[in-house]
Amino acid sequence: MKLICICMSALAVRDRRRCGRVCRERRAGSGLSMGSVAAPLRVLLDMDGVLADFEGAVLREFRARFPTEPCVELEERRGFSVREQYRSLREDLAAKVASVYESPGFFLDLDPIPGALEAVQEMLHMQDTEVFICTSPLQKYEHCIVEKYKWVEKHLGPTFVERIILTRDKTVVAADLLFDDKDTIQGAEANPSWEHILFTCCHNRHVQLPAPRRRLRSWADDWKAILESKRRQ
Ligand SMILES: Nc1ncnc2c1ncn2[C@H]1C[C@H](O)[C@@H](COP(=O)(O)O)O1
Ligand SMILES: [Mg+2]
Repeated sequence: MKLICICMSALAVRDRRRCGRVCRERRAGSGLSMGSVAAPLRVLLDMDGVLADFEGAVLREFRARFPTEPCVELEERRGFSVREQYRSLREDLAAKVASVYESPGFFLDLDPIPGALEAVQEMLHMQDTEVFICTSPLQKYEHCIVEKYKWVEKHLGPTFVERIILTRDKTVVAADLLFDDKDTIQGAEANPSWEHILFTCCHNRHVQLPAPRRRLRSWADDWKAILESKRRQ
């Protein structure tokens, strides 16, 4: 019996794409029938570039540590990888900029993105809504992983730590929405269950999104409308 339950819940996660939508249609339409369960809207929030200001800190720390070296202003940032853009300035700058974000204390000291903490708390308390942080650790993970946990505890509280999903592959996580600043998110699952909402960051503001892809320009933008539109789908 226990085995059946485990298999059923695994299937429920795997089939969220089909089942979640059906459940929401029921809720929006004639109401829930006895015994049916409405799937809450599950939202994944990326950390760097969405909740925590990775790019601002890279530039500030790079300047402080290498004051005589050329750097990339935030207005000049293009492409997700800050390391590759510094490499294009000069080969050895790639390692220098990486040394900035691989240093102890870097991730813990990131400033919150304006409005992010307030939006997360508000989202957390919305009815029929599940919020998780879905973030990828650096390959050099020594400081990054523990500091991401500490950052969440410091800024969102100890219970939010339970909501951290740490993965190098976000495509295998089942959800309805993923807010993320990386313009292209790929992995083992070719058709992730979530809709990727591109969160505007200095490196992606020039990216032209093909229809029907959507953006959130900042936390002052209408994130609630995106959640509600997804609920109605
Ligand atoms: N813009 C970036 N350039 C290089 N590395 C980055 C950038 N933004 C985030 N990172 C690092 C920090 C994280 O450990 C991983 C993945 O970040 P995520 O925001 O989960 O995609 O890469
Ligand atoms: Mg990010």
